[in-house]
Order: sequence, then C-alpha cells, then structure tokens
Amino acid sequence: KKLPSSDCSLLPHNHYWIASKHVVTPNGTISGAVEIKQGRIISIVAEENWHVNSWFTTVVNYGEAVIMPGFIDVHAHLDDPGRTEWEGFPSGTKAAAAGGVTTLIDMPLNSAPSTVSEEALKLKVQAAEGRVYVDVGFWGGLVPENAENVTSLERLLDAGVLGLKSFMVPSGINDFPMTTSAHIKEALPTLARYRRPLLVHAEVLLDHDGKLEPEDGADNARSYSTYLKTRPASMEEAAINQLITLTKETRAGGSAEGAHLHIVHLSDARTSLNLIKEAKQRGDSITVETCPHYLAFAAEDIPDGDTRFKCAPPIRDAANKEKLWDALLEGDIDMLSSDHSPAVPEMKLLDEGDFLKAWGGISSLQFVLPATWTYGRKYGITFEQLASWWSEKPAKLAGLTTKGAIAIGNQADIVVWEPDVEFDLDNGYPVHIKHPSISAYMGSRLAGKVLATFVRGNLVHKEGNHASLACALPILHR
Ligand SMILES: NC(=O)N[C@H]1NC(=O)NC1=O
Ligand SMILES: [Zn+2]
Ligand SMILES: [Zn+2]
Repeated sequence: KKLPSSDCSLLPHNHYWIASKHVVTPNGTISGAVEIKQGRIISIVAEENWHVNSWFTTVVNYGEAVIMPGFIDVHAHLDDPGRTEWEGFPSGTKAAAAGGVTTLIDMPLNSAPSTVSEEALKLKVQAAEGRVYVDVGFWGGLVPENAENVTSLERLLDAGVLGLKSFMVPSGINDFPMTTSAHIKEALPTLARYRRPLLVHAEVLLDHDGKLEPEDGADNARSYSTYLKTRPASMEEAAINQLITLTKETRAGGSAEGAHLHIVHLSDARTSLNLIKEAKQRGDSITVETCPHYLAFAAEDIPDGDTRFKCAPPIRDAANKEKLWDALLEGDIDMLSSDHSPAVPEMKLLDEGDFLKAWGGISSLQFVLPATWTYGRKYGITFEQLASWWSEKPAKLAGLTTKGAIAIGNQADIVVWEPDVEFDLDNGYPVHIKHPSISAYMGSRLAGKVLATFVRGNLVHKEGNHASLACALPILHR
C-alpha cells in the first residue's frame, strides 16, 4: 500500500517488515524480522517463527547487516537559530541520519539566543519545525539568572525542555554564563519536582585569578601538550568533588530526592571517575557519559597545530584512554554522546594551529557509530553494549519512554549497518555536516557503514541519500 506523501520516506509504505540475521533487541540479538506499522514497532519475530507471504507484504531483507535501535545523541550543538553558519538543523540532522542517529538532544548554547528562557525555547522549536531529518529534543540552560529565579526556571521547564544543562567554567558563549555549585544547589529542588535531569560540564577553574592560559609564555601554542597543561584532570576532579556533595541530596529522603545529575563528556578516567563510582555506590542519582573522541584519540598522538582535536575537557594520554574503555565496559560510564560542537573553519585557526586560541569543539556527529565500533572492536564490544550506550541509557536520561530499544510499541527508530564494511573518510566520501574540513575523523579509515536509518518508520536515509522532506519532529516534554 503506497502512501501519497512519499517525500518523508525513501520507503513509502506505512506497513512493512525489515529482516536480518542480527536484530538487536533488549532480550538479545536474534535472526528475525521487525514489523513496522504507522511509525511503530508492532511485532518482532524470530526467523523460525516468521511466516509472511511476501506477495502481500512489503519486506526489506538486510541479510547479514545489523538492525539496531537508532542512536540517541544526548549531547549535540546544532547552533540553530543564530549561528547556522556553524551548523544548523538541516545539515546537522542530515549528518545524524547518515550516521544512524535517529534522535538528538540539542544543547542550549552556541545558538543565539541560548535556550535559557521560555521565549528562547519557542525560537528553537520554530527553527526546528519542518527542518529536521531526525527527531530533536532540547536541553534548557541553567544560568545564574534563572537559577536565582524559580519562576523563570519553571516557565522554561513547563515549555518542554527535557532537562537542564550548566557549565562550571566559562562556556565561551557570552549569553551562557557559568554557574557555581551554589547555583546548582538552588536549582536542584525545582528539577526534583519536575523529575528532569541536570547535565553539567564539570570543570572548574583552579587559579584564583581565573586564568586558563599557561603560565609559561614560552610554551609552544602549536603543541597539544601546551593546551593539555591549561586543563589538567584536577579541574574535572575539583568540579566533580563539588557536585557529589550536592548529589547526596538526591537520595531517598534528601532535599533533592527525584533530581538527577549527569556529568557530560568525562575525560579524566582516574580520580574523577572514582568519585562518581563512589557516589553511585552510596545511592546518589548520578550518571556519566564520555565521547568517542576520548576513546579514539590520545594526546601524545595529536599532531602539532591540528586544532581539529581541540576540545574541553581535553583528550588525555593513552593510558587514560585505556581506563575510559575499562570503565565503559565495566558499566561505570553509563553512556556515550558526540558533543558535536562545530564552528566555522576560520575559528579553528587551522593555518596558525594555535591550540590556545582556536575554538574548542570536536565535529563528529555523522561518525559516532563507526568511530565507537572501529575503536571498540579490539575490546570485544558487542552490539548489545552499543545499543545500551547509545540508545537505551540515553533514552532513559532524556525521559524518552517510547524510544531507545527495538521493542513492541516503541517508535520505529532504527539503524541498519554493516560492521565489516570499511571506508575511507576522504574527500570523495559523502559528509553531511556543514564543515567537513574541521572534523577530527576526516582522513581516517573506519569500519561500520550505515545502510539505512528509520525515524518513526520513515526511511530518512539510505546509502547516501536523504528523504526529500524533513519530516522528523521537535520533541517537547509532555
Ligand atoms: N560551547 C561549546 O560548545 N563548548 C564545548 N566544546 C568543547 O570542546 N567542550 C564544550 O563544552
Ligand atoms: Zn561541555
Ligand atoms: Zn557540549
């Protein structure tokens, strides 16, 4: 049965099956088929029990390819409205779709205005409407102004942000000032009442004069090690130490019971990670993410002047990277996110290669699936682990109850990909982010090629092509 509005989907049917030898479900990976009707998953059948008459039924058989829940990226900066020359919803969500990301939650900063008020959220939603190829939810910004004003915070939450995000160091964006742990403490009871999480960029300044510059002016700014010295692990550790004094109150009977704190983009796998582990063991409501770039790259390998690798917190040494993998495999790190944070190429200062002055942010959205797979294979990661880190746990954090798993009743948000297919990210590769030249992954060879991406049952991307209309939706907290 053909649908008239085929522009939303490259497979214009409202009732069909997809099948393969590897369908990743919460109960394990099976050889079987998934039935999709009107955007929902309505049945999942193992091969031996599957008897459909393909004369009357639309079936797409993907053979050996993996059918997994679509990735949910809880941390992306799409910079729309206001800085669409950096990225924007159309290119950002096309890149997401091409990379198997079916939902992303947009960060409240790097757009203009920052999403710190009800009015600003309305502008976000307007900017997303009819312009997104994957579903997009929104974090609101916790800044001193609204932290001190319960009413304005309530209005922002009532307007539908899925939770809040704050910075404990300067964010680099003028209308997104940093919060101290005192601000965070003030906001937690409100978040507890709404049962929505607070995400925190956990680094604090250690010098009393608040300077991030290295002390020795003679250091070579083209060397990554110079930048690394300006953001030592102790900055993460100090921030997390402050935060876990607050998360005590998230336990049963505490003043912030019902609140949840999520540490974004953890880089320090040593003391910072241990502090989080201890807080979890005590029963605090706390989770943590890291990003593929911390799992893929090591500080000592970053070439001089290659500012594509500049981000905050910084990429640390190879031994730290190994510990991050251990923590992920042990379950001490809960999930992954991209922290896709592009800018215009000029701001990366690729010619000067000045790590101290260049924009900090890794551009990666389209490559998170193959990057996680490529660098994770040697640790023996499984499809189930990928689904947990990139779909199930992120859905839980963002409160998306009908996403994050191939399960009956869920929205049909699905990625189909080939683990054994390798490809070179060279100039001939179809890259959909606005500025491919600033991505740290360009020039590398990755494994894990995305074949097809479904959002709410619409085949939004297939082998390099996108559906002609952007029919995915902004997600607001209901
Ligand atoms: N403003 C912004 O996107 N900052 C991000 N970039 C980065 O490398 N770390 C961040 O927090
Ligand atoms: Zn951050
Ligand atoms: Zn970020």
